[in-house]
Amino acid sequence: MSEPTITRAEVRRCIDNRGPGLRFPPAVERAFETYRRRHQARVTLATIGPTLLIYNLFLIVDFLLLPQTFLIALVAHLLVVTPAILLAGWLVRREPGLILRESLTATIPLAMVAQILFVYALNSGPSADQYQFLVLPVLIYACVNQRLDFRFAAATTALIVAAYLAVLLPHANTVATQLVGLTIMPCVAYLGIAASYRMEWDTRYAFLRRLQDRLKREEAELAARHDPLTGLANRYALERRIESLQTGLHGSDLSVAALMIDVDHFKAFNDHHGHPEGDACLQRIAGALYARLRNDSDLAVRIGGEEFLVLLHGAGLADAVRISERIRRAVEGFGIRHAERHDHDVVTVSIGAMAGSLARFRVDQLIDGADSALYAAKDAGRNRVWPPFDDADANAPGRTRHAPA
Ligand SMILES: Nc1nc2c(ncn2[C@@H]2O[C@H](COP(=O)(O)OP(=O)(O)OP(=O)(O)O)[C@@H](O)[C@H]2O)c(=O)[nH]1
Repeated sequence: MSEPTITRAEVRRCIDNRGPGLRFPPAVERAFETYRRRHQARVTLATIGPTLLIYNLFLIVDFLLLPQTFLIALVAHLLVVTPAILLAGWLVRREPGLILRESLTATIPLAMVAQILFVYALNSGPSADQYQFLVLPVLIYACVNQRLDFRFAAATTALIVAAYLAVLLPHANTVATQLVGLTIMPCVAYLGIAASYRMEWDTRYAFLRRLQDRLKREEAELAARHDPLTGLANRYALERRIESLQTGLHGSDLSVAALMIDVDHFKAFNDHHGHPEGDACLQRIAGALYARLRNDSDLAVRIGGEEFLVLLHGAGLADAVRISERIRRAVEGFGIRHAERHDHDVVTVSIGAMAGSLARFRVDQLIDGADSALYAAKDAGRNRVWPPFDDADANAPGRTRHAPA
């Protein structure tokens, strides 16, 4: 399942408005659940060994207090409850959804309590009345160690208390035992639930803080890699991409195309129409470039000023020229008026293309080639792609071509 998209402002609001309530707004709650699903599986895995060890050490209590039912307790421990705990742990490890996961996790203390009350019900006398107190550590384990969702911790506690009282009250040997049970159990239940609530609140708060830090880091990274005016990648991102292509795919058959794009007579446009109009024009051109990217491997970069670069994976020269031509036509088709031009009355771009396999070229060579081709396009009269489509097509089988000097 993909992680839900959350903004930093949403998280900030959750932190600022944090009251005693536990639940977040739906999108943040889903993100929390995604985090908790993994976390809970880890907690269960980490605690299942010690849990089984401590629980089975309870057999010493059986042996000392209720030797007459020790064999029954042994069978219940080793053949019923232990396998049930292992099964629940194995299922939780598979990271099921909230309800199944929490129910399975809650099964562990519930199975233990069922075993303790079952053995208690088989016995009578003062030793049995001491034995039933084993339910108390199990209750604390359910509320504290298991890190159950608070609602499930509360429900599990209610079930344990109800089962405990249902067995204790008719079965206890003395009124004193009944009264002690009636007093201690609700107190321990309250302490357990309060601890569970506090821990869940803290866990959720820590989650919000971590999420906020992560979103901050991601935003900073995004800002470091993107040009703020057009939203395209910047030079820094380009250098990272060149590095990764050079190290990851160097020598491979992958053909990479570089398109160098420059706005024609942009100084005159700026001078006449003003900088804000110039900015808006650059944004529209950036949009046209972005629209031509086919997947995450392709990259559109604002190199600086009114110059852009597009890197296309798996494209030969014929593809590069075809795509360049589409970009050129799209920009011309915007019909952005350019009052200072004599040759054209709208904004146009010139594009130089170069393509080649990484077995023959380094990426910076392809970019240099596209740059040289751009100069050729400018020299040939602007508002054109270099090499011209026919030339590129003639070279298509080899899918590479050296740019003009
Ligand atoms: N509005 C705006 N203008 C910019 C930005 N960055 C650079 N420019 C302008 O882009 C213009 C580039 O002009 P030149 O490099 O002379 O090129 P040109 O006028 O397009 O001429 P040719 O490329 O030869 O067609 C300059 O006027 C810069 O001020 C920007 O972020 N916004």
